[in-house]
Amino acid sequence: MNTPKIVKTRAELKAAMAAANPGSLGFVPTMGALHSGHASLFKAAREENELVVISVFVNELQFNDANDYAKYPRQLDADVQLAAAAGVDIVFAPEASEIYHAGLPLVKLDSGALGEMYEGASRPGHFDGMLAVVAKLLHLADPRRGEYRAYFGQKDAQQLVLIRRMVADLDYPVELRAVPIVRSDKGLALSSRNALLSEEEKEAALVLHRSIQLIAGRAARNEPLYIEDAIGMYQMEPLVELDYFVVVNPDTLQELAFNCQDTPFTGEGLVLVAAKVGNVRLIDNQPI
Ligand SMILES: Nc1ncnc2c1ncn2[C@@H]1O[C@H](COP(=O)(O)OP(=O)(O)OP(=O)(O)O)[C@@H](O)[C@H]1O
Ligand SMILES: CC(C)(CO)[C@@H](O)C(=O)[O-]
Ligand code: BAL
Repeated sequence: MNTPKIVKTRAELKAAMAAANPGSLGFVPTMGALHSGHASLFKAAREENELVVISVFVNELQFNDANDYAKYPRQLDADVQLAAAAGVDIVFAPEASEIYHAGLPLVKLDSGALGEMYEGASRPGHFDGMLAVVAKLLHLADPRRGEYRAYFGQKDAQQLVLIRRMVADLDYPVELRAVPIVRSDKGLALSSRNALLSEEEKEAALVLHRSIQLIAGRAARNEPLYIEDAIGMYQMEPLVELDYFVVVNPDTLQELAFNCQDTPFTGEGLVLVAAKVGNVRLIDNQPI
């Protein structure tokens, strides 16, 4: 197993990149507390690139809830071990002062109407803060302007759509790769915040996947979706508070008319769900 180089500053990262001088770079930004979902991103990057760089940075700017930020799991030593096993070459683990070296950004990225829907409605400012750090990290990770790919999980579907728009709108010289959701044996989408759930809450959280599966099954059979049946499943789970359950266009995330109608499902869609389990907000989705 290789031992990744851990770099903490921009200068160290730049020097490590210059020393490696790779023909191709795969970059995976994360907030740490790594699990097998992250590992699948690292492995995808490993397969396609000479050098794999990841970042571990809990970006305060994308948290609208101070408690969520304070409680976010942090475990750099374990993260480095997981990164090593997945073949990562460089772990960039900066302090906030290293990222926001000139203070908090005065010039901001605006995630627009898309950033105010779904996750953005429940976490005001989240997507602007997320774009701010992804924009910076994409620059910092690759000072060379060579063959460059960045990897994101399909689990954060709205995030991925916004990053695609930013990369297209601002002409970032990077190819984006989307990696499918990795789940537990029982179907729970892996997430760093799952570590904050009790065993009972983890069982209750399985309703997210179950409810999506109900709708995905109907979609596969071209039946009417009757989304209210999926929403009804949440009433049986006192530990789970549903935020939204919608079927949307996978590219624009606009709600599809199938949501409340008797029409048989045809075409393509994306089921998006978010719910609070205890104090922990979870999201999940599935293309249909
Ligand atoms: N289960 C998963 N399958 C595939 N990709 C994932 C999974 N979990 C996270 N990712 C991806 O890993 C990258 C880093 O995510 P992040 O560090 O926020 O972890 P996370 O598990 O999503 O944590 P949380 O949802 O609690 O913030 C993102 O691109 C995210 O979509
Ligand atoms: C992309 C990201 C690393 C930016 O902080 C974060 O939003 C995440 O982990 O999904
Ligand atoms: N994985 C998305 C990052 C966040 O929840 O802030």
